[in-house]
Amino acid sequence: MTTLPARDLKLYRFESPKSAHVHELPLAHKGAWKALERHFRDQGRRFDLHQLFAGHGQRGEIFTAEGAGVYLDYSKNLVNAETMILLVQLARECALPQRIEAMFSGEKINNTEHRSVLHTALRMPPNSRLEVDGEDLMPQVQEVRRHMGEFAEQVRTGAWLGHTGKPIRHVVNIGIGGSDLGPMMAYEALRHYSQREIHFHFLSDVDGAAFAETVRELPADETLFIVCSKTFTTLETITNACTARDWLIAQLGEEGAVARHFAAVTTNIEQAQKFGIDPANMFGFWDWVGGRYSMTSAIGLSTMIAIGAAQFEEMLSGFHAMDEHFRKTPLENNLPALLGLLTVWYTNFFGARTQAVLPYSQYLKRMPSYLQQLTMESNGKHTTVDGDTVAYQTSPVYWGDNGINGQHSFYQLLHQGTQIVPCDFIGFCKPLEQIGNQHDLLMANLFAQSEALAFGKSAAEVRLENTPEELVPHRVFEGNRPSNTILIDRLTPHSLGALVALYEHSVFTQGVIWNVDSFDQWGVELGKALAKQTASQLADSSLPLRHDSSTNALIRRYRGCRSEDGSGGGMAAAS
Ligand SMILES: O=P(O)(O)OC[C@H]1O[C@H](O)[C@H](O)[C@@H](O)[C@@H]1O
Repeated sequence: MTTLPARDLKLYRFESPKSAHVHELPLAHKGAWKALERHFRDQGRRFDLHQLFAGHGQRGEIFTAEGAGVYLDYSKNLVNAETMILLVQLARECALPQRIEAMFSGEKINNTEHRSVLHTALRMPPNSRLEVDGEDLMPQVQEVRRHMGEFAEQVRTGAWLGHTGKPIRHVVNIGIGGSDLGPMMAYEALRHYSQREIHFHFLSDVDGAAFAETVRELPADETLFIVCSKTFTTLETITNACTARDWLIAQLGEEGAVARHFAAVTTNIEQAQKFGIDPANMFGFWDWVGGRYSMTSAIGLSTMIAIGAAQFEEMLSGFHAMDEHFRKTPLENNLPALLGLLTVWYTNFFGARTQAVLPYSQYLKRMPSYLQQLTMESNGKHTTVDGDTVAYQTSPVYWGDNGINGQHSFYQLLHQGTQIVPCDFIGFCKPLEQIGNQHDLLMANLFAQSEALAFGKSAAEVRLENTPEELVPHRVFEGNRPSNTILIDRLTPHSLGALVALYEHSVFTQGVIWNVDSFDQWGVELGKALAKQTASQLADSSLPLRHDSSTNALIRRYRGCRSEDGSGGGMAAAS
């Protein structure tokens, strides 16, 4: 990163934080924040990528960072050297380095749940130690990993036999949220490396159609269900698991079949045992692993069955490489910190409300859904860790899709719409499938899109193409639309791990700046509680309705429809 002359830095007064736990001052009162406000007002809001590039011949090489096999080009952002210095200074004033250390060393930084946040421990190499409260956590981590490896190997080699003596050909992961999105994304991403004789299915929705469609063609005696639930109380997962158990028993004619066809991954061993899962097929994890940060825990069992223990270890080593980069690299060159700070810059100064993630890889098609939970469940908060209402925007809406498909649908808005949408382009230099020049075509599109967004096409250029005058305004591209490009050698288990950890720590960086607890999710509770109450009212139409007039009318209408088709349980009369 380029440096700002020391004399310019004297214009700003910065405070050093005394504590790693709390913001000493509200965000808006911090020196770097105020400096950023001035900087935005005086320069930032008028930044022009044409001029920024013209003013610095090497910008495309200098505004870059590299680590853990990931190359980040952030030169096509609306920033100059001063912006980056101020953002990094803001991170220091918000105690980011201390907060990073607090997380890695197991301090209870998830303060609303009084928990440590140690998903990084799950990726530590064998033989490492991590003492928290006087206990080395690594032996238990290693033991679960060993058990997973043993089980996965048996299933992969066909040594694990189902109730009728047949090997497993279908694995159904039953889980939702973090117990679904991580394993599903990883399976899709690493399909190239997967055991093709086994087919993987992901069942999350409580809609009966999801279950019916999943099992429609499954041979029960060759199917393994992995029930993934951190709490083992999640309504959707437990409902689907019960339905799957009933289906299996009906298909195979014996309750004893459950032991050979069900495994569980949970922190709630007691509940899983009550459900009837054989303790030998249970894989534990710990309350210091958040659901959306759990794909490297036993929640990754389906991933391990798909790619094998050795490649799973490679994925962990990719995560670990990015963890180490985040922990040890100065913020100026620290990929997750830079990515997170750029999001803060657009969210809080340019007023961006969304952030697009655009992978140019068929294998990464589930990455945007995965990142939606990771980012928005972590930082979609309106209360600071101290319980105050925030006075600034927090997480933008993350969204996205396979980039090349997006070009033929929503990119119109990215190029000519009326709002700023910072984009992350993700691409790989080497293809996994070498078919003609298709990979070059794919990547040419990625490079072309970020260039077009940044530099656009002026009216003069449009006219040079003999465009009829009335069409000129329609064919102008304003440009000046910011993006990052994340370029990686090849999609491998290792690079996938590094990429996911990059986003995990970018989210952490944002949470530290916004001073929110990125590891709780109280915002999902109210809907769950209301649904429970409403479910009883749908099951028993004699129960009185005490909702608002809209909800009451909707429920009455629903009860009416259900009693008409005779399918409603207890739908005798609408109350
Ligand atoms: O793994 P489970 O305990 O079943 O939780 C599954 C998911 O549901 C919850 O409602 C949370 O919003 C998610 O963070 C969690 O990943």
